[in-house]
Amino acid sequence: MTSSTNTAGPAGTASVAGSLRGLVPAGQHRPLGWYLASVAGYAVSEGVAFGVLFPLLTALFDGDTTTAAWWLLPLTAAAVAGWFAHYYLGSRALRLSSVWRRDLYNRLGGKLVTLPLGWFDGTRGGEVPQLVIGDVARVSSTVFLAQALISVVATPTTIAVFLLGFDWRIGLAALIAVPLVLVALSVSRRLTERSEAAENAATTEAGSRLVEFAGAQPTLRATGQTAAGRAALDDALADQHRASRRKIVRSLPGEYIGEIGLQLALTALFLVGLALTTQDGLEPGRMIALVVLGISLLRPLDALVGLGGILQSCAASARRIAELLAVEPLPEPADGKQIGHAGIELTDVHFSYPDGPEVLTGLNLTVPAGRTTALVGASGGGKTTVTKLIARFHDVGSGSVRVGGVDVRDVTGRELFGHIALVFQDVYLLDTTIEENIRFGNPGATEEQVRDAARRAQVDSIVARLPNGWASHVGEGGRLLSGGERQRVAIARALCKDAPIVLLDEATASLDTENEAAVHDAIAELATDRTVLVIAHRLDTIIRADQIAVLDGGRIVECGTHPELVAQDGRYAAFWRERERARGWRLTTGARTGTAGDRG
Ligand SMILES: Nc1ncnc2c1ncn2[C@@H]1O[C@H](COP(=O)(O)OP(=O)(O)OP(=O)(O)O)[C@@H](O)[C@H]1O
Repeated sequence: MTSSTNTAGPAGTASVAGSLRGLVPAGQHRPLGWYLASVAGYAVSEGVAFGVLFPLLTALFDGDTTTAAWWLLPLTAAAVAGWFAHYYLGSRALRLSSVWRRDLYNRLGGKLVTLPLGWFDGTRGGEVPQLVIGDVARVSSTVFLAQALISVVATPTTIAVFLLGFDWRIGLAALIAVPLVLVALSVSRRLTERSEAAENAATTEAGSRLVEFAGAQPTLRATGQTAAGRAALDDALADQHRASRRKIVRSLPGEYIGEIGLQLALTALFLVGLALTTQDGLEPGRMIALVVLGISLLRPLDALVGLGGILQSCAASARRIAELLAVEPLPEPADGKQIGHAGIELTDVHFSYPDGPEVLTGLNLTVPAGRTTALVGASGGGKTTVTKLIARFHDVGSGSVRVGGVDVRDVTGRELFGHIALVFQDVYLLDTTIEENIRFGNPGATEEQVRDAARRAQVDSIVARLPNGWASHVGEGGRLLSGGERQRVAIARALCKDAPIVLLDEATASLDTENEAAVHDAIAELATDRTVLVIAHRLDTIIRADQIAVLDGGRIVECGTHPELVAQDGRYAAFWRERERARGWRLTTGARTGTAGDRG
């Protein structure tokens, strides 16, 4: 949490209010304004009730019980009205906050479907859960926070007006104490927060180490390194223990400074009252009643400082949400062109990720319609980037990507995705049945079509082993299936969609023999009569491709069939010899273990 002193200034408060105001749902400004005005009215009335306390207490000290009883009437009425107002404002706040939360969910949901798909790459996609869970909750809860803030400002202000009216000298003393108490409380909070922040960081670190230690168990046990693996966890736990002790020791002065500041101010107030009583003839009863009012004025300041810090973190959440809502979608033509055929052409494509080096440096590639093109090259060379540019996750820096003879910037997303099926390695399956996951490729598909796609992608054998067959759920992201099985479901989804172009990133994870053969057959099925651009990792897939394109240094440096490229004796031939050597080794191993494979 940011230091509360940041929020103390009017400029800080204005920027916080600005960040939040921009996110108020359309049509809710007026109800919110009314609500805030009602809260302010309620807070002022509470201050007035405190003001009424003065004549009541004075009458009591004077022994005038009849007058005191009369003053008790408005006070009781105010208390009863206060209960109703409290209930009313609480239910208004609940309603406003839930409308706000729903609106933010809708806006974020609407935004997520228009964001360039490239936005979800890398770390920014990981921000979504925090935005949706934490930030939306914080922003919508500012309705309650505003109620608390207005109360701790408006009630003491009203009391101050009464206090000045009753006795300007004590009123002035209380007002002079306000900034001093605020400074003491801010210093106190800053000191406490610093040690709290250090302890939080140490606790988070210890938590991550523990999670890491749990996740690394298979590796640690397989290598007999359990004790060594614990060292980092033990260090983190020791750090956390030290940080906790330090927090206790260091936060004490902070806590005392605030409390002492407040106590000093109250004592000073009392002394001023005492001096006025002894030297200026102020009646003791009046003096005590005035000091009680002074205490009611100064006490809420502690809450004010605390709320400032919370408000700051709400503003940070509001800024994160506003930033996401401000991300521009990739421009789409109002009247998009139609994709003519299933061929793909990339011409002189230059591309770099934001703030990164150039990944593609003038790439030219033609993927003929109805054929399979295998894209090979070193890891990190840009193969996935090529497929993502074809599917327009990002726009090229310069050059062009044409699908079916049309620049992808000149077609609508609907038209483009109507022609393309994606089968990436990090297949994400929805936590529903396999059948529904396949149907996702083509919501209008009949049961017959879904089952046919499943059979062709060898998914029926997965279904056969699941306890509930077709009705089995696959878990969040498909975690109840293996990597190979997930890819088979994704291939079935692509078959069900029946798009003429398939962009496929072959699984690199180790597959068992059955999965390996099944994925292979599924890919072969997918390639029938379709344009397939496959980021190929298996030698089988590479050799069988109609064309192999070798990506190196951000360009296609060789392109041809397997025999042509081997004959060229260039990069591909070297790559091939290397793979053959590896395959020879693996075959030997496989012969021993009975798990021969040809994966690269
Ligand atoms: N979203 C991103 N933001 C920034 N840099 C990225 C992003 N995605 C990829 N890169 C970088 O772009 C380069 C090309 O990555 P790409 O994934 O296209 O390579 P690749 O050939 O498919 O690699 P691999 O075979 O290992 O999957 C790499 O240096 C990578 O770190």
